[in-house]
Amino acid sequence: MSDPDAEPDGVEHAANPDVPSEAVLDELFATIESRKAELPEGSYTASLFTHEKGENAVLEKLGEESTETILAAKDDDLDELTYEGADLVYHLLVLFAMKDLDLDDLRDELRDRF
Ligand SMILES: N=c1c2ncn([C@@H]3O[C@H](COP(=O)(O)OP(=O)(O)OP(=O)(O)O)[C@@H](O)[C@H]3O)c2ncn1[C@@H]1O[C@H](COP(=O)(O)O)[C@@H](O)[C@H]1O
Repeated sequence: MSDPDAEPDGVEHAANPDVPSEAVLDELFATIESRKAELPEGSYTASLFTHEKGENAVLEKLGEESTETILAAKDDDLDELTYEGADLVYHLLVLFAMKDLDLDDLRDELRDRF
């Protein structure tokens, strides 16, 4: 999604060919931050920020997606591994936004390990 302020449809999200691959994570994180600020109706991301379980909602999803990622790897199902890995990264970024961390924190930590 190129416009973080675009109305969520809550169901489908068309792929946006205007976003270069190297900008995908930044674009996704900007969308997550926008959902956190605006809390629009119909947004799955917004629902994680307002969930009655609090942060446990996204923590539970991270647990589920981690398990699904591991099972896909054990099955050598590369399409499923890619799909579940994307779910895992998305929920990790929601957790980062929830904790007021951002992609630069992640990049800095990874770069410090070079
Ligand atoms: N990248 C994602 C993304 N990845 C996963 N999900 C949601 O995370 C949930 C995962 O739950 P489940 O694992 O139960 O669902 P599932 O993957 O269908 O089922 P499984 O086979 O994995 O069990 C689903 O509701 C997915 O829609 C995401 N929801 C949103 N985004 C991004 O966030 C943007 C804003 O979305 P909204 O907040 O909904 O407007 C979207 O345009 C996307 O770019």
